[in-house]
Amino acid sequence: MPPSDTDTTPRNRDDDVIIRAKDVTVRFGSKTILDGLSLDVRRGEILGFVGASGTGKSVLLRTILGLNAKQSGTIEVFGVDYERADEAARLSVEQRWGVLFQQGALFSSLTVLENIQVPMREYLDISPKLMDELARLKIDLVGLAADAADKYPSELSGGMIKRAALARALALDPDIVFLDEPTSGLDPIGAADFDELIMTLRDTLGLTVYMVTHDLDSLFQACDRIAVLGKKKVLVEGPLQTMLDFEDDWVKSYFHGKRARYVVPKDENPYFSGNE
Ligand SMILES: Nc1ncnc2c1ncn2[C@@H]1O[C@H](COP(=O)(O)OP(=O)(O)OP(=O)(O)O)[C@@H](O)[C@H]1O
Repeated sequence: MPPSDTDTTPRNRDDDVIIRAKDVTVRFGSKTILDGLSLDVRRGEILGFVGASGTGKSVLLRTILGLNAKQSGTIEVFGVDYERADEAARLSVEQRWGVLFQQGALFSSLTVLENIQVPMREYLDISPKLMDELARLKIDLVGLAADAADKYPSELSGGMIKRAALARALALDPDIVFLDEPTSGLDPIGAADFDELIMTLRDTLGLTVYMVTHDLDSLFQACDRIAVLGKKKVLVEGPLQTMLDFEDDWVKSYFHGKRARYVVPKDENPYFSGNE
């Protein structure tokens, strides 16, 4: 679909594409999870990736990160086919992405500062003093108070843990971060604050964000584009309006359903009775 005048996301030129998945098929035994899936992620966008539970969102994320094998298809990240790349090319790709997994975000025996330094120790050859300074900058970047540096995860609230985990994902100044349900477990205000933070990072750092989410507020407020996983492939991708217009039972019930009633414009939501 050609970009419309109201589409403010980057144009789909090849050099704007950070991740290109083509015809990806992933099977576990006889069970096919992804079947010929294709998806582009563009530089500087927040892409929301949705789909019913158990459809393969995490499998795709893990496949992009090289943690799951695929049976066919290609995935290029920064133009590199990670699966086929040599060690040096892989290392350079790994330094350009950051990941915030849904579970096990932080090491409980390390302070926030030490957690953020884990990827630095693995990939950078810099002095402890510089590492401390860089980690404190990340703490500030994600909106945590300076004294969070010496706290352990058990001393932090859920929202602070997400921010600390994001700080760790940003440790190497990546071009893209992968977030697996970043607002799950947060109260609505904490979730909205986190969305704000992501948008600020996109705007100030030019960060690209790939966000697996079930959070309708995030999809409506923070995402530049949305991709829906269904029938083992990307069923539809595009800005919010494309989702609202798309003819498919699951997509319709998701984006126009009762839970969407507060975020979909009233005249586009059948659940508004007119008295609300
Ligand atoms: N390593 C694996 N071996 C076998 N089956 C797997 C493996 N990883 C995932 N699966 C299966 O793949 C399917 C998709 O799982 P996945 O975790 O990607 O779903 P999801 O869309 O992320 O779900 P949710 O929204 O609930 O997190 C599930 O049926 C799951 O059991």
